[in-house]
Amino acid sequence: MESAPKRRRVQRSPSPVYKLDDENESYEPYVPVAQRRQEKLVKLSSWGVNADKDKSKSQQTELDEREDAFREEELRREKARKERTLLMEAQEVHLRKAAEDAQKTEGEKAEEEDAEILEAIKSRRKLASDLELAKGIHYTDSLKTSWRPPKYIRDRTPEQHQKLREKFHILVEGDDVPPPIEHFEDMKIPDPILEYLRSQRIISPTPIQLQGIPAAFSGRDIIGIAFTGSGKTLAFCLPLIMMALEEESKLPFIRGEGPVGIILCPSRELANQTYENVVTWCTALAKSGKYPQLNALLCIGGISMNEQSHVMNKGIHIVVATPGRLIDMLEKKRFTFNNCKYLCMDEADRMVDLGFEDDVRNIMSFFKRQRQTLLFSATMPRKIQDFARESLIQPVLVNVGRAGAANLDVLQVVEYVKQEAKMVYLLECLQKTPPPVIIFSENKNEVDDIQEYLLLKGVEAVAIHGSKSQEERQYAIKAFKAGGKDVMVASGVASKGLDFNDIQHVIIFSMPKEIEDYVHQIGRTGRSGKTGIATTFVNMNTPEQTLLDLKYLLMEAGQKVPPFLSTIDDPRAARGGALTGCPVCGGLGHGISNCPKLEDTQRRQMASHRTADDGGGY
Ligand SMILES: Nc1ncnc2c1ncn2[C@@H]1O[C@H](COP(=O)(O)OP(=O)(O)OP(=O)(O)O)[C@@H](O)[C@H]1O
Repeated sequence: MESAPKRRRVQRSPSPVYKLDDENESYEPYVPVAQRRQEKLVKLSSWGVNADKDKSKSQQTELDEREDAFREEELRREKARKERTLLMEAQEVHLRKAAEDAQKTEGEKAEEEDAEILEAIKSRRKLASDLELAKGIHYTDSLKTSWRPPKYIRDRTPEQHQKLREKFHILVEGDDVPPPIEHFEDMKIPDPILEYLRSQRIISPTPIQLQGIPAAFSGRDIIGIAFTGSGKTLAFCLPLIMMALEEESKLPFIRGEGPVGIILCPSRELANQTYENVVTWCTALAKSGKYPQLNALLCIGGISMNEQSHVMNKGIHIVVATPGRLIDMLEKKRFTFNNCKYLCMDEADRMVDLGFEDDVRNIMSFFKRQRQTLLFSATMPRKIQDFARESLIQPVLVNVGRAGAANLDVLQVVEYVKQEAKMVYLLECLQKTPPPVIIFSENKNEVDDIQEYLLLKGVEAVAIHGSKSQEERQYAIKAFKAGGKDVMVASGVASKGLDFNDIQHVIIFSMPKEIEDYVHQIGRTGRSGKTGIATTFVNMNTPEQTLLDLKYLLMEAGQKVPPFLSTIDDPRAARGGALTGCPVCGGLGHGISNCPKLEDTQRRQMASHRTADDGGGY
């Protein structure tokens, strides 16, 4: 607090004007009373204001302090209240969940657990190029094309379209799904191709074609699922041929230009077969004289690209490839994707399974513009569907039958054959039908052993598996396709998706662990509307889970279930709930928690991590 100023005594003198000396230093001039009073008042009042100010300041500080203390107390109480509510809430949630769980069936609980595992193993990265992801490029509209369905089809109501889909058991998902078209002629396919198809007894589109082709012609991204041998190849090749034809007609391609689109396959054999189809259809077009020649390039490992220099020296319209060789060619800039706008993956689920996911991303990063992306397969577990759907633009899902279901034109016979009796029984089995017959085994050594045994017994047999050279594989396929050999012994991987003429009988010597492989293997017969037989050997070495998958698959296809399979109990059956396919492999006999494919994948991943940790690798 400020101290009050000391009062000075005022000395008065009679005379107002004298010369000042030392004695008179304390002299103060006379100030009239009124003026003094006035000054005093002013002083007093100013002292008073300061005093008040000091007082109010101290009061304010006191108030502030009290308010702070109050606020602190409030905050403390609020925090305590919140903590209590959170705790109570957690307890309530826990109690509620326990009550709900008590009401849930075992099946529902298992379903929830499966969903949790599925979420945990979901691929975290979209199937898009790193460049697109890094730049945040996200297309919202599908690719525009000039193709339109004929007016009379456009004039149909959505109910009429739906009725047609129902007639052919086609399920679709997606916005504004283009209409299904029942006749090739209405799809505006060039006449020379139609004539060629007719010459091959391909008269009307199969279900996947009658919905898939209009959707692809409209520029839509597609997930196409249909059983083995149902004509998926034509469904994804024809749209690319039409696209290339349009581009070539606008401005002919010269050396260094193209491709317009690519078809990716998981194996060289499948790529080769698809390439041959594309070349045949393009040749039919050019031979008519009404359309230009479209050039296709086969880009697979194990062959010399120099052999195709005649194609490389022209513009390339279509590339059919396996991922490794394609990346190599792109990195070496043998061609670019600057004008590429169509990417189709055949056996798309296998591509991802076989560990091509990063390769596919790498390939996508070479695209410089928006593309139309199509994924096709006979088996497409939910995990892959979800993963793919995230990466496509306004996709249309076309599904003919359950994804992973067996082809109904195949008569499936499952026999219990002891391990040591298999070879002898095989000979007996071969008598069931005339050739050609395919025998599958999961093991390369076994493939060789079977071929050797058959050759010894005088059966004309060829063999293919991953350890054979490309020439050996190509020779075997050619000889078998041409009818020069009666039997082909094959490992699963080397023969997936291959389309051989009129296979009468498929014998599965060793049952694959994954039911999807079984579906693909029996699917080598019963193609394009013909019927065929598949005989499968099982015994005590076959895992029970696989047998259960097999049992449900037979039941789903309305096939005879042998007694040794029907007696296998499904632990989930007692829990109730619908039996949906395992989201990882599509098997009906197990959930995700005991999926053999997931176990295999995890084991492979762990092994590769270990190799990486060891500093190893290739
Ligand atoms: N509309 C059709 N009518 C009759 N046959 C057809 C039709 N479309 C294709 N095909 C024939 O059906 C056979 C199987 O076709 P494709 O190889 O395309 O089957 P897929 O569905 O790809 O089978 P997978 O899943 O086993 O690879 C081929 O020989 C093909 O020529």
